Amino acid sequence: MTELVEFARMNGLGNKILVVDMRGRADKVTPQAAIALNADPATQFDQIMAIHDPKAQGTDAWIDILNSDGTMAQACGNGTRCVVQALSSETGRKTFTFQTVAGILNAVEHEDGTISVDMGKPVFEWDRIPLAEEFFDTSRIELQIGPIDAPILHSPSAMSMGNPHAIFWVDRDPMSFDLELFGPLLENHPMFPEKANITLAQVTSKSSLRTRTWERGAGLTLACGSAACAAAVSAARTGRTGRMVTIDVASSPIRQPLVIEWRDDDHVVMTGPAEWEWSGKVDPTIGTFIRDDEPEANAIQRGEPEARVN
Ligand SMILES: N[C@@H](CCC[C@H](N)C(=O)O)C(=O)O
Repeated sequence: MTELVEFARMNGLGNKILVVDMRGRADKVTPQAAIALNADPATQFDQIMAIHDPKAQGTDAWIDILNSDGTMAQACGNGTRCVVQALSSETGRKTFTFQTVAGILNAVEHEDGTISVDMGKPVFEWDRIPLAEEFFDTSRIELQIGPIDAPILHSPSAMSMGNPHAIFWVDRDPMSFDLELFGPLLENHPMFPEKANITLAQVTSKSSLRTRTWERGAGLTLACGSAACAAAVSAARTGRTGRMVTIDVASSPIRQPLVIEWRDDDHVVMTGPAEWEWSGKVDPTIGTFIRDDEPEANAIQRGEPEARVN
């Protein structure tokens, strides 16, 4: 039986995150465990942030990111804030440097509890987003859905924030669109060979946007941090806003904006909250778990005799 590891159920502006502590061991959270955890309403999540021992000097941890369908993601802004809060509570430290498949991320927890993550530099080249077709200008690509002469969504801005994003500009509340219907079609559109996160963004002023996202590998989520960064950068890139914006994430139950700054050095810094909900222990191979605040009997009732702490 695999030894159980500590995990925390957290959220970043409502984005459902499981932070799993894989430090000190060589194995990984498996796609099978992710799918099993997502199937249980108590642990249903958008991303798992698996904290591993650091691989590079000067970094505090390597982080693997899994979507709820078991696939890997290269970036997760809301989840990164959750990792910072978890490690800050554990160590008392306020600044961290992480490594992911997409590169190095620096992060800091502020006095007021909000957390800033330097999400790195945006990528605009069509073959690095990646797109299936060559576009000289990816700030407005040819893609539409709906009737050919009256498209419902069209001409998105495409970019990578480590992970692929398409931002569709809308002139009314993103909540009024049927994103459950269009999201999967666009996520899996042949234009995106590695699929894409699909965001609807409404410009509400020269310094604010309202967004809603269909996430690659996770579907309709309450919030998506890398999408907020992509929307902010795309808005500035196309002259819709300045380089510092607040993002009202329309679908989030937490009415606190994300603040995104696309700095002059090209780095994108996202600031927002993270919230701990409960903790437990999980088998990273098959996904059985026990909450710290429940008797072991409950886990066994769920049919999880393996849910024993070694
Ligand atoms: N919720 C995340 C983004 C998660 C990754 C995405 N689904 C992908 O596959 O790229 C965030 O807060 O950035």
